[in-house]
Amino acid sequence: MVSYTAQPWPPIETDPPAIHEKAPTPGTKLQPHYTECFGCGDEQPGGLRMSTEVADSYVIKSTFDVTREHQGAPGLAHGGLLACAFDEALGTAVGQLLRKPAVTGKLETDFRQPVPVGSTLYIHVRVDGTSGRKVYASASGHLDAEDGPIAVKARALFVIVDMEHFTAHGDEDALEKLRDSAKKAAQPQRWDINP
Ligand SMILES: CCCCCCCC/C=C\CCCCCCCC(=O)SCCNC(=O)CCNC(=O)[C@H](O)C(C)(C)COP(=O)(O)OP(=O)(O)OC[C@H]1O[C@@H](n2cnc3c(N)ncnc32)[C@H](O)[C@@H]1OP(=O)(O)O
Repeated sequence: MVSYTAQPWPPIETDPPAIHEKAPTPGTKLQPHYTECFGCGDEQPGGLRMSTEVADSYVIKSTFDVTREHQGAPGLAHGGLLACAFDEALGTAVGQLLRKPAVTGKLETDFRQPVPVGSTLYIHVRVDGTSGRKVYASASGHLDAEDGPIAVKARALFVIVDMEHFTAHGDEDALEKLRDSAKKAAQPQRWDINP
């Protein structure tokens, strides 16, 4: 039988996350980490265009406005797109607070309430702990208000990678575009790449 409380979280013993000394401070509104990102980019037609800021105690707060383009059932958000929004918010929290490139290894979602078109999901993310290259983070999505009912919960494992992950598997032109925009950005992207 499937249970809401299948496992303790994090599932293994972890160290407290080491917030990087150059991590954006509480109150900072974050720029897209890459303009063509499907989750946060402002040059990605049809992207989710999520916006994110750092809150107190280094909780990351992202918002996702649900539109007709995001439907699964008539008038309701598609679960896969909601998972995408959580992947983005969780990954942003890990990348921005630890200042290390990381990729999603595992993402788990609990859909508790339907999310209607026209609503806004307020996603609060906490980085829970680390163990070597493994980073555990969790999130809750509140419907239509910061303290609205929780419609979706998610937990994820991210794995810290070196830059070769992107250079070996990614697109060199796109990486060059990312480097260019990072140079011009108001929030320069500095990554620690030796985990
Ligand atoms: C100029 C460039 C700048 C870039 C900067 C980026 C930072 C951006 C900052 C902020 C914004 C971010 C916003 C984005 C959000 C969206 C993120 C995504 O959607 S990422 C795309 C989807 N994910 C993938 O494509 C991963 C594909 N998988 C892999 O590449 C590999 O499997 C990888 C890296 C995850 C692990 O491979 P291995 O060979 O490096 O390492 P192994 O030894 O296999 O795993 C390490 C540890 O993790 C555990 N592990 C790995 N995957 C696991 C899993 N699925 N479940 C449980 N454990 C797992 C393993 O058991 C191992 O644990 P033990 O150290 O032995 O204790």
